[in-house]
Amino acid sequence: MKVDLSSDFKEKYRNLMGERADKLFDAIQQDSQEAFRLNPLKPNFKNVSYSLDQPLEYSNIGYFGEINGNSIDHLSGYVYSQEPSAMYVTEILDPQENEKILDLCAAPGSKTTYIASKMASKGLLVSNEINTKRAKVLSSNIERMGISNTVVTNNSPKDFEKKFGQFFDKILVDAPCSGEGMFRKDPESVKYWSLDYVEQCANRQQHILDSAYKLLNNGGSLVYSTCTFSPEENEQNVDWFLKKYPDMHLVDVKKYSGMEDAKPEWGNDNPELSKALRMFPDQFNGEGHFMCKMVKDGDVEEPKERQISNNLKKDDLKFVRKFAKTNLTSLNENNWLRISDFLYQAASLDNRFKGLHILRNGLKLGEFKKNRFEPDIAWILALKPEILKTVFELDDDQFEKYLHGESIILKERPDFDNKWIGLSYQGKLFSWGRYSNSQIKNVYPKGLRR
Ligand SMILES: C[S@@+](CC[C@H](N)C(=O)[O-])C[C@H]1O[C@@H](n2cnc3c(N)ncnc32)[C@H](O)[C@@H]1O
Repeated sequence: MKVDLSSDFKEKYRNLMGERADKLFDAIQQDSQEAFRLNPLKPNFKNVSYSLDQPLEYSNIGYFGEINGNSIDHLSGYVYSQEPSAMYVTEILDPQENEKILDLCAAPGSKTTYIASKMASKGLLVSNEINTKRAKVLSSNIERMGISNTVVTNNSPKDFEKKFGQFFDKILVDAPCSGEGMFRKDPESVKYWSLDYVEQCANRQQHILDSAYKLLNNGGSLVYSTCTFSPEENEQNVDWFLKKYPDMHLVDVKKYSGMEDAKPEWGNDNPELSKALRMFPDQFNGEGHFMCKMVKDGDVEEPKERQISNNLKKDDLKFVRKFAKTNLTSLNENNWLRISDFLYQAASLDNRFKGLHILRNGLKLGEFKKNRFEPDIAWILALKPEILKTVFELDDDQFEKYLHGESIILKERPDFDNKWIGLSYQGKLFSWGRYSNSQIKNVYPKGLRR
């Protein structure tokens, strides 16, 4: 589909870039570049049906190629579709195990799920999204990828300021922007573009950056990124931020083939801006992006955790242990938290979260029903197969049927009567099944059925 660039857009970039602007406009008319990531949180994570022959230069889990959303690799969280430029944002954030990381604008979750996979389920990741509908998509992507150390919130960045203060070691602001770098991936988005819209976006980004500054611990780092070309939202905002907060400094980020220094001449001639990075699709094999990393002066002060109660009821432990005795080989009882009728293995029991709108706190283990406990899909997607007493491998026909919501009738009666069993296809766990009387009853959530 042809991208219908406006005359204002063309004039603006001809003034800024001279002859190169036409190369950029040509690149915007080409197909967008597809890529995907593997998920090291899964067992045998390289065992996927997609070709790994075209690795990205700057990510050891990123590859060129297109993902089918109905494939088992996608449904079981073994792969995540993400265009190549966006992957580098997480690489420069450089998440480490046991850090406290905040992703302030996280939906639909492509960078957050990458961050979580680098943290290897250790430490705390807070993935926030202001838009409720998008926050739900974020939460389901986190579930699919088997992530257990994330609190998903649906708040404005400002809501965090008083509760947390300087708390986080690393913050990502992947800001809402005018989206010029994504025009060819989403040609409809051109309709929203105007010179005024760019100004509005730049203004909103400054508010988000103000919050991020207040939430960043001394010695911490902040990555700011957009998927747009406009100087107002990129170099000029970073220059504004560095002047407002003199204890913040840009650091150099490594530039791989096709990546370019950002442009000081687009940001009040601040020479530091060349440390930031730009990707233009006429030079780089991916969509348009801007990104930079800034660090805060000062010595790290470790914030003290103030714990909330786990809200467990008298018989909760008994019901879950009973479930575990028949169906699991072991049970991790750490950090349990009851919210309403649901049991979570909490990513955080810190009372700073009180009053925030939390969609998910860590791993949703299941639900307390009358005198029993039923496990949740989130748990199976995060479980290692050896924790299950029974894993049943479906054949092609059974897999299709199960995805449609049908139960599976077995010809032979196996010896795993009356149990919650793990269902796998092509060796990948993707759902619970409830076995009884030679049938595997369908418990695949209705919203996931195909
Ligand atoms: C570029 S997208 C984030 C993409 C995401 N980081 C990813 O990799 O999947 C920006 C997000 O910011 C959210 N947003 C919009 N206005 C916002 C605001 N005032 N404060 C914080 N986030 C906002 C949007 O809803 C959107 O989901």
